[in-house]
Amino acid sequence: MSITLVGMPGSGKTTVGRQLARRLGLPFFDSDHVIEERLGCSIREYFAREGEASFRDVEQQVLAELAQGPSCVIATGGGAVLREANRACLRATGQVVYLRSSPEELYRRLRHDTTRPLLQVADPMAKLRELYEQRDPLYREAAHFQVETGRPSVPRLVNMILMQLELSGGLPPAA
Ligand SMILES: Nc1ncnc2c1ncn2[C@@H]1O[C@H](COP(=O)(O)OP(=O)(O)O)[C@@H](O)[C@H]1O
Ligand SMILES: O=C(O)C1=C[C@@H](OP(=O)(O)O)[C@@H](O)[C@H](O)C1
Ligand SMILES: [Mg+2]
Repeated sequence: MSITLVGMPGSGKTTVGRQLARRLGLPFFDSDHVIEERLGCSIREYFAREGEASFRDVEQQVLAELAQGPSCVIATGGGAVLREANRACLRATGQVVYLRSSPEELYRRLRHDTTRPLLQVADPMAKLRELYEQRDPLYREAAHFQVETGRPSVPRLVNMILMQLELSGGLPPAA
């Protein structure tokens, strides 16, 4: 039984996921970090060298491995929901939480960030809007519930998620 965070780049999956895992006393895995360790290079470098489709294959493999492993908190990459196989596998093995953020909020957080290859374009705001339109329905489909990330601090978001997990009976036995 795992808890998986999905959402747009910059929605806080890595930051919130790490603190959520600490509060639950569970191991934390960020699929992007697992991928980088496996590939021996940054995701940005891999995108540039091998392309997005190849990255998605590695991502699918890593997500399947994490979902099948012992109870943990998983922060996914923003595009994890693009493949139906990922949505199904993450939903089947635990609770999936959608961290929803507006494109404007994401832009404020990421405008100086150079590590996200899909946003290294002339107009990152337009790209965020496009990605949001495409993905918001997929995040909703993948998730058991969603949390609005606009205002709350990270500790407050963790509390909100813990409350929702308790309500849905989705807290792992170890917690
Ligand atoms: N709830 C929040 N409020 C304010 N800033 C946040 C919040 N969650 C994340 N951040 C900041 O936004 C940036 C992106 O967060 P990150 O966890 O890397 O997102 P993701 O893994 O979803 O791409 C980081 O600088 C992080 O500190
Ligand atoms: O949105 C995406 O398609 C991606 C988001 C990234 O993760 P974050 O959501 O943590 O930025 C990372 O997996 C890769 O750059 C692709
Ligand atoms: Mg992340």
